Amino acid sequence: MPTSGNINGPAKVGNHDDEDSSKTTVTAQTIDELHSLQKKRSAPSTPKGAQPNSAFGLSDDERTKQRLESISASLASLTRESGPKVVKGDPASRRVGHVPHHRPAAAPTIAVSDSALKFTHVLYNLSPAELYEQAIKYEKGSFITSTGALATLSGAKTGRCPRDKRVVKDELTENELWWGKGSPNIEMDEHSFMVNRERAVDYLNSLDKVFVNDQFLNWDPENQIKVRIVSARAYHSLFMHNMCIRPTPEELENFGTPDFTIYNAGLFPCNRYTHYMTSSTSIDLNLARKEMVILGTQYAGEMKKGLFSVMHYLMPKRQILSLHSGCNMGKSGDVALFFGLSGTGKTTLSTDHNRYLIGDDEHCWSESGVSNIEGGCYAKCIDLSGENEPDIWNAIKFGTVLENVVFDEHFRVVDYADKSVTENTRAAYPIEYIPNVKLPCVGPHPKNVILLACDAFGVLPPVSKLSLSQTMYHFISGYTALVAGTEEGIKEPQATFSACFGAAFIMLHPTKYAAMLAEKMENHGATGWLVNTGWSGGSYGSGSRIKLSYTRKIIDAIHSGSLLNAEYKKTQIFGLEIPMGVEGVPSEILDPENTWPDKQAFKETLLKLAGLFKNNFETFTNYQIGENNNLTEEILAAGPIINEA
Ligand SMILES: Nc1ncnc2c1ncn2[C@@H]1O[C@H](COP(=O)(O)OP(=O)(O)O)[C@@H](O)[C@H]1O
Ligand SMILES: C=C(OP(=O)(O)O)C(=O)O
Ligand SMILES: [Ca+2]
Ligand SMILES: [Mn+2]
Repeated sequence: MPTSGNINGPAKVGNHDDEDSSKTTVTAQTIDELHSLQKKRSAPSTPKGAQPNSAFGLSDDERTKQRLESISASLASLTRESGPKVVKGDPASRRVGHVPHHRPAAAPTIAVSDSALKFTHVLYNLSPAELYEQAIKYEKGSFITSTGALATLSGAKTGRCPRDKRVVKDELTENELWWGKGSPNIEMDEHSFMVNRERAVDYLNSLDKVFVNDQFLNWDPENQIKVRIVSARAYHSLFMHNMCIRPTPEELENFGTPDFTIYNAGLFPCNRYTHYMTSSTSIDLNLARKEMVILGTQYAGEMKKGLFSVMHYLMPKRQILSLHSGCNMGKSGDVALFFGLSGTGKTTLSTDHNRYLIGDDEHCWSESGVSNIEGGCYAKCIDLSGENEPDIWNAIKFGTVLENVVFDEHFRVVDYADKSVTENTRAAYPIEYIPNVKLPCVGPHPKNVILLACDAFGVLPPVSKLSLSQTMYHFISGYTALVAGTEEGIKEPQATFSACFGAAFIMLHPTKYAAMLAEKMENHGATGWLVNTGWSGGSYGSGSRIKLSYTRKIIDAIHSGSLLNAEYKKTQIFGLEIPMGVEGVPSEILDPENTWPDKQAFKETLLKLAGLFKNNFETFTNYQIGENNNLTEEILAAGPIINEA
């Protein structure tokens, strides 16, 4: 420990026992005074030049005033008085940033409700330490774990609620977005949105304090989006602090008006009498207003995935492909994308000690390459171990939000095997907690596109090399076995098809994204791979999950290029090219048929899965993918072929 640490400020504590006693006693006269010495004022956030005011000619006071006005406008009721009176700082602290409660210069002329008379305190872009204190003081179920993470509970909802997502259908979105069968966009009208918005805003304004985060999305500076998150819990604020890109103090000073705002009133339910509401939970997206409202769920993942939906709308408009994928880069600059539904391994496999992490979940692919949308990772932590996943394990430290985990009550050691609260336990940490992160989180065009499927049937090979049309077929199919927990109500793995490996988040028709992916892969010569991170030796229940160490070896061989030049054979029905050998992986598991004791059962299960693929793809047979029909026909032919014989 350095001895220079001097928490008492000017009241120096001596280093030597024989020192004069006047130097070892504090100069403070009272306990309050002593405590007031503990906290130094933060240094000015932006180094100022000779000019006391910035280039824009705003003083600090003016800037603070503008920011409060902007937040007040964000929180304004649209049916009554204008914005609430917002004040900076914690209502519990008399010292920090508490402006005097002066009377308004003129009495408001429009109808004033009691809510207009109270102040809403705004806790603006607090630091992780400040958010820890808020959470521990005021939010039941918040604790510091033995490694310094903030453990917290998300309440009754421990996963996303896709059935409760609503999107405003107006003249514009009616034609632009994907609606109807298979689409995640369940409609609501503008009026019902406003009813929910008002409910959320009123709830937030009824509180003594709200948290406001102003942050960025997308590491590509030309396509960055400014987001504001208004929430009621320190947990939500810290989660978004970790998950979005954190502005520098300088960027924060010049933040201005956000491009998109989330009102997270998740502690408060929606009103079931409101049109379009089918439960007490509602996650509502209004693209015209650039707003999202959350009622009746505190699961923090709704915020990050809600913003992802917004990016799935905004980016394709700029000819940029938004991707539900992890992404990393080798030492030689080779980039790989990892597509897959929840629980298939995007986070686990993109976090690779031998490669640079670009991001674990949400990316953009533009003319200039790939960029991460987020500033953090959101890892599943069920059965997490330091041996299997050292980088994620070590990222669970001070600043990290640990959702719904169980820990020892005295030592606060987390038991990652405990599913008492949920199977979907999670850790949200800033991306720089991973040691070999690529900062800024951007990279060149991908070389490998890896489609991850966690096949609970156990019939897909651990790895196959795909043609472009096969890649597109499997991308549009988006097959996996949904692993328990990330969505409400799923208790055991179950076959799922989710277009573009993220149907819950896409906003346009899947063929739009597919056509863009095909074009980009072709232009940049990327190779497609299908990797089964699921079962082997039988279906879920009789077989077992493919060892993570084997999957890692397979991924290593893809990255190194050695698998591209391996010897291959073609499987029946799915027509997949499977390698004869992969270094470090027992060859007999590469053909799943070998691992099944009952060959007849294997064949039947394979046919069953092929049938499910065919059924699912029927919806897409009427759509053209891309400019010419050749691609569409090739893709249709790239699926499983079931012979009647
Ligand atoms: N062979 C495997 N490949 C990848 N992940 C595996 C494998 N076996 C078990 N797992 C576990 O499956 C989970 C994958 O989850 P995660 O990487 O968070 O998925 P995603 O980011 O796609 O939602 C992790 O808990 C990981 O430890
Ligand atoms: C947060 C999520 O992401 P994933 O499970 O893909 O990591 C989710 O799907 O809710
Ligand atoms: Ca993940
Ligand atoms: Mn994800």
